[in-house]
Amino acid sequence: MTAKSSLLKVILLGDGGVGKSSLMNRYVTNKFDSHLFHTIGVEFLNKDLEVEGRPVTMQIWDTAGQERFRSLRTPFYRGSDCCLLTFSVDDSQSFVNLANWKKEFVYYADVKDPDGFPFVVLGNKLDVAERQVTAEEARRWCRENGDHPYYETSAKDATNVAAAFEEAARRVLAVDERAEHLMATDTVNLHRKSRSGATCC
Ligand SMILES: Nc1nc2c(ncn2[C@@H]2O[C@H](COP(=O)(O)OP(=O)(O)OP(=O)(O)O)[C@@H](O)[C@H]2O)c(=O)[nH]1
Repeated sequence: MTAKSSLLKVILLGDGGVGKSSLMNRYVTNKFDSHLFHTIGVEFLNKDLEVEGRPVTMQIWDTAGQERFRSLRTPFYRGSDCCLLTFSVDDSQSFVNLANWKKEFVYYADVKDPDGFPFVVLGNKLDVAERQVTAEEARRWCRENGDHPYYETSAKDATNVAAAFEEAARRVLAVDERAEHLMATDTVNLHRKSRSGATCC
């Protein structure tokens, strides 16, 4: 008998043109197109993978980064298990805007505990010669804004793309396990209280 696959919803956010669609296409189809059109609204693709021996279906949602499409993308944030905050290492404004993307996600996804939510940060276009954001600056931002994992990727030459998505899946499963552990602990505590009668009447 095969184990049931968990469905994880992972959403890509970031400025228009940073490479969100290219990252999704590289990961799911292993292809790169240098003439992609801007996304309008949202699109998604599924990818089956295994995380620490568990079968997982990752539903990857690619959103439109351009401001004019805000109202078309935000209704799709709810229910996300992980958010990939994406910028391009050759575009400092896209890095500065990470804070706004995080805020927009937390608001529209109605995240109750932003500190416990799994965000992963991706600095894409690692292959370009002229960087505007250093790895150190990006790591510092991640450290100071919730200790998010940071991956430098290139959708063009496939550097670190699978590693970044796999980290997203691992983070989601780790949060699930913590929640299951807390539920189990609560059950034990309640049981103990009622048996001792310490909290009764
Ligand atoms: N050199 C380089 N170019 C890339 C990379 N990833 C994407 N691009 C190019 O950057 C441009 C924008 O890529 P998209 O994937 O459409 O960007 P997006 O973030 O989905 O853009 P929106 O749909 O407007 O939000 C395209 O011309 C891609 O070919 C990369 O890793 N390296």
